[in-house]
Order: sequence, then structure tokens, then C-alpha cells
Amino acid sequence: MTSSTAPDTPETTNPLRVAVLGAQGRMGKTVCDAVEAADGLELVARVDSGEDLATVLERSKAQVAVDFTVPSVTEANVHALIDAGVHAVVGTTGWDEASLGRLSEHLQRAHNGVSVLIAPNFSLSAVFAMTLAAKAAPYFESVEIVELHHPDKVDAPSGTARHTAAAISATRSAAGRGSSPDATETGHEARGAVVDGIHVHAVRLRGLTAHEEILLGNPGEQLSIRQDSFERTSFMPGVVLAVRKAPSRPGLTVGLENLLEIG
Ligand SMILES: NC(=O)C1=CN([C@@H]2O[C@H](COP(=O)(O)OP(=O)(O)OC[C@H]3O[C@@H](n4cnc5c(N)ncnc54)[C@H](OP(=O)(O)O)[C@@H]3O)[C@@H](O)[C@H]2O)C=CC1
Ligand SMILES: O=C(O)C1=N[C@H](C(=O)O)C[C@H](O)C1
Repeated sequence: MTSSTAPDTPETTNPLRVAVLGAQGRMGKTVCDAVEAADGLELVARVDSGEDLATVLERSKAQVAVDFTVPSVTEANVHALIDAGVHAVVGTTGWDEASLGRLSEHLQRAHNGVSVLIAPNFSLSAVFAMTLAAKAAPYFESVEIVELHHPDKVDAPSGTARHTAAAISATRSAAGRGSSPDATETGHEARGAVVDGIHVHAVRLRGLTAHEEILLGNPGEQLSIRQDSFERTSFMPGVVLAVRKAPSRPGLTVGLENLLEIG
């Protein structure tokens, strides 16, 4: 039989096997639904607290794990994933320079091609808000961040606000822009937390989901950059993108903007 008469053989690629850690949580449930609905992905494990992660990974043969657990356990989970050779997509907050440093070290030591993506926020609106704010910040005298969330959130300020403050602080420093003017002499506690030199205010209110506003001011003008996640489905395109890209991005990446190439 010549090649011109050979029957078409459809190209079959195996679906990417995905485990979800924190599967019973607010985000975990939404991620399980999104993975089940996504072409080319197969949900092979729902992992909840109290389960032995290494055993579940071995049994399920997961290739990528998505972590939406709690700040107190996420670091241990990711170290276990690296040891198991499973790529990690992490949305859980609580990461800092020290824990990221330990992760980088472990990845280098393991040298097994595992990728870890940590994104403080997977929604496109938040990624663009952070990116625009960082670009604009050197051009304004004053900048402050207000983050607003549902009252069941355990950490404050939000991971998104911390990431935004770090990005703003970096672009302002690079441009030689000093700190925002502030004549406050009393009641410093009313001025919010200070993250990387930027004032951050955290609101917790029933009815909210996840929102951030970056306020920038100059004499006679202001710029407000606001993003709103009204539903947790807003995070899913970013999570699914990160899962799909995980096998081809070895090493540590912090921030979804790096996958969108807008960082
Ligand atoms: N990056 C992003 O885009 C987003 C990030 N987040 C972040 O994601 C995290 C989760 O948020 P949310 O879903 O609202 O929180 P939830 O409290 O609803 O969910 C967390 C879940 O993790 C479970 N859990 C705790 N320990 C473990 C463990 N060792 N292994 C597996 N599961 C575990 C909890 O179970 P139990 O209750 O039984 O302990 C719970 O079901 C937070 O840090 C939040 O800030 C949230 C939204 C978007
Ligand atoms: O807890 C949440 O809900 C959210 N957590 C993340 C954060 O702390 O930035 C992302 C988003 O704001 C929702």
C-alpha cells in the first residue's frame, strides 16, 4: 500500500494526568471541575488534608499537581512533589523569599526537570492590574494598595497585594523614585501594613470574592487601577494554562505574567 492510499491514523496523545491538592476547598473544587472539563487533561487524584501525598502520587501516576491548600502546608507539599518528580502549579499564598529560596535549592539539587509555577493570582484581570500598576508607579508621587476579600480568607494582606507591592517597589526603585509622601505623626496603625515600602490596606467583607485597587496620585490627578474576581471561575483559564505548560518549563517560575509574556 502506498502512502497516498494508507488509511488516516489519528494522532493520539495521552492526556496529562493531574492531581488537585486541597480538592475539597473553595478553589480546589473549582479546579477539579475545570480540569475535568479541559481537553487533554485527566483528573487522576483529589487530595484532601490527612492523606499521604507520596502514596497518592505513586498510586495515581500524576504528572502535574495543582496546590490550593493553606499557607501552613503548601511548602511541604511542593517539596514532596519535587521528590516525586511531579510538576507543581501552586496558587496557595504564604510564600516569601526564604521559602522560595529553599524551593530553588531543592529544584537545583533534584535536577529532575520538574517545574514549579507559583502564581499569587491566576486571573487575567489581576495579572494585568499588577503589570500596569508596576509600569505606572514610577510616574506618580503616591501609590497605595487596597485589597478586598471574603471574610473566610485566613491571610492578610493578600498574596496578590504582596506581589503587586513588590513589583511596584522594584520599578520605583529602578527609576530612583522615593517613598510616597506621608505626614502622618500619630495613628500609624490606621495607615495599613507596609509591604516593600508600599502601604497596603486589607478589607474583609461578606459578599466580596477577590478584588484589588491600586491608587496612584500626582498633584492634580489620580489613576485608579481596579480588578474584580466576582467568581472563582475567573482563575481557571490561568490555572489550566499553567498545567498545560508545566511539562515544558523546568525550574521555578513566580507569577502567571511570565507565561503570558507580558511581565
Ligand atoms: N493564586 C490564585 O489565583 C488564588 C489563590 N488562592 C489561595 O488559595 C488558597 C486556598 O484558598 P481557598 O480554596 O479559598 O481555601 P479553602 O480553605 O477553601 O481550601 C483549602 C483546602 O485545603 C485543604 N487542606 C489543608 N491541608 C491540606 C493538605 N495537607 N493536603 C491537602 N489539602 C489540604 C483544606 O482542608 P481542611 O479544611 O480539611 O483542612 C481545604 O479543603 C489560599 O492560600 C488562597 O489565598 C485563592 C484564590 C485564587
Ligand atoms: O483567598 C483568596 O480568595 C484569594 N487569594 C489570593 C491572594 O491572597 O491574593 C488570590 C485572590 O486574591 C483570591
